[in-house]
Amino acid sequence: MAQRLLSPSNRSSARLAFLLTVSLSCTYLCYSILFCRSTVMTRRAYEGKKCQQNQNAAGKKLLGRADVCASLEVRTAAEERGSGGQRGDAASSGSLWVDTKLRNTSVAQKYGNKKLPNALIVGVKKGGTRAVLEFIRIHPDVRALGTEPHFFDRNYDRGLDWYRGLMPRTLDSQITLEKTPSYFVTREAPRRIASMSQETKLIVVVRNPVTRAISDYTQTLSKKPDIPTFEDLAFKNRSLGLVDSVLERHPDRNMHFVSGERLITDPAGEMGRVQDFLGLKRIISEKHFYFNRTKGFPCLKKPESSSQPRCLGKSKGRTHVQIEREVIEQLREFYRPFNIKFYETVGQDFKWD
Ligand SMILES: Nc1ncnc2c1ncn2[C@@H]1O[C@H](COP(=O)(O)OS(=O)(=O)O)[C@@H](OP(=O)(O)O)[C@H]1O
Repeated sequence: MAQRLLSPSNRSSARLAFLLTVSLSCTYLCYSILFCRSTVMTRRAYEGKKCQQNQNAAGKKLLGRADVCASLEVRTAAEERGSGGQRGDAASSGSLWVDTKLRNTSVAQKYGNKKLPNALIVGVKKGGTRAVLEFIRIHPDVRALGTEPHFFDRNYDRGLDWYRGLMPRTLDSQITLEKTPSYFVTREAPRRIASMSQETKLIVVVRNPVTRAISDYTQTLSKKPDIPTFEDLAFKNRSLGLVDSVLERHPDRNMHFVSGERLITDPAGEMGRVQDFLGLKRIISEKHFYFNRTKGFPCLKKPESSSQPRCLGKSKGRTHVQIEREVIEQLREFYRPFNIKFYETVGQDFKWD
């Protein structure tokens, strides 16, 4: 009816307008299909978004996607570290390594598995074991148990499943670590550790035995004020701890000695060697430490659990009880032959004399 009312020239104009509208619509549709998805949302971002959505989905569905999401996150973290390296160790600067650590930790907590530890800090008591644990756990590829599980000494009867259950969730690309200094003085520990795995890497933080003994005595005295005098207790240790028997069972390369003294004067240097030993990329460096004058020790600019600088607790770096000079001299003489034997055994001079 409308067509009949239009003049022939108007009718051809209307047809032209209709054709133009259709062709414009088709062009827009094709453009959207071809380009829109790749420009508005890159594949990575798209996958990431899908992961986020799936995290909210029901448990079973989420398990099915877990490996994809986890590997996506780890790949992204690794890429960031890689590109940081090109920018001159920028991986460890600013917020990048903190972001990577936080991301890896949260991904590990969601998608990781509980694994038996790949590495143990086995001693020595008062050597600086807590410092090594707190320093190494800021590495994005390390997951560490904060408390001491005492598995190879007090809790061995509970079995490996119990031990595994204590561990933090860890991704395949990360290593699991725990510290219990008393393993070093537990006769059965080397055999038990070797029977779990010959591959377990052992870290021993060593310290001048005279200072270590005074530190140990200071701590014990703070808990039990009526213990015998230092002199009565100090001259009883006649062994190299478990170094001999551990070395018998563990290949040399699976044991690393950290100098407790250098850990204080050059934490980045000592931690560099720890990272090498654990097969980790050197990420922890000078940039992660500052010297806290009040504490009198190096502290972390950004520890694992926080973005605020933090020093170790009050029980680390305590003022030692006063021991008579003469007793200290006697103790130095007492330890001298053991020190020499120790240097020979491990092939390193810790310069305690
Ligand atoms: N950065 C930093 N901050 C604080 N303290 C540090 C640090 N690095 C090493 N140390 C030394 O660590 C000593 C405590 O050793 P451990 O952690 O092995 O003690 S424990 O066996 O777990 O109780 C502790 O011994 P004391 O000084 O005798 O308290 C410290 O000397």
